[in-house]
Amino acid sequence: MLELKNLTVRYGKHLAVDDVSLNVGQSEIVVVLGANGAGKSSTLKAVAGMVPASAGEVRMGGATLTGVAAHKLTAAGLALVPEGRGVVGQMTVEENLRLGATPTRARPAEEDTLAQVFEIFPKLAERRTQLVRTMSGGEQQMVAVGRAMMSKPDFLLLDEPSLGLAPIVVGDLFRALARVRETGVGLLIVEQNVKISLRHADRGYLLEAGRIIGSGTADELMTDNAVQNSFLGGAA
Ligand SMILES: Nc1ncnc2c1ncn2[C@@H]1O[C@H](COP(=O)(O)OP(=O)(O)OP(=O)(O)O)[C@@H](O)[C@H]1O
Repeated sequence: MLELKNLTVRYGKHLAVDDVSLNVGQSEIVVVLGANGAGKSSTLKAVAGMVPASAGEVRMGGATLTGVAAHKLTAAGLALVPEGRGVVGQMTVEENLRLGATPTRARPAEEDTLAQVFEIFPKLAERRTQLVRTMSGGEQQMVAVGRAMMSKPDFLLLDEPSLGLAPIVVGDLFRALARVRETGVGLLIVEQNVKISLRHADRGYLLEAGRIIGSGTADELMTDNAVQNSFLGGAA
């Protein structure tokens, strides 16, 4: 279980994440929905050790992660797919994927994990020798997810994976994320794309001005008034 307990992030006087508590189980896709500036990225960055939490706690498998450096978190089993993907354009698909296998826990299994990534993303297997900068946005996002998988995470954090992608590509990506879930990984995804993420998530939370204002199963949220009003223009 990945747990955020009363997590708070401040930038100077600005309260970006306000007392957020949520959890993600193994083999579960949990989505945090929120508009621009709601605090989604700040929440993920605090979990990933990229911004300090000013209060609260992050726990994984019962151990406290708060205050642990970002690279140590990867070694502990937490991987982040950042907004903008962070792939290396002048390297091939396979080289990018292998970059993810740096934690000690990942190295002995590198070949098996690579085979698993190619099974989840068959397109990447076809294009293993292609330079990543020549690929589409959706394909690059798949490389970024695959690279995070190479670290053999227990939990995967994804910052707006659908951003800038065509709807059909977003569908492919979320179907692949559902296959990642089948491997036992828990996924925490922050998204503005409500419809597609709720279609594939198990549960979700609504974030507004840094606070959780609602939560439920994906089915419950799909028909929730706050979701309808805030994100879907009131059309049920
Ligand atoms: N480094 C920073 N310094 C100061 N304020 C920041 C910083 N990063 C974010 N903020 C502010 O904190 C709030 C939450 O930002 P955050 O990026 O977490 O939101 P978000 O929901 O991810 O939005 P977006 O979809 O635009 O990335 C916003 O008001 C933003 O302007």
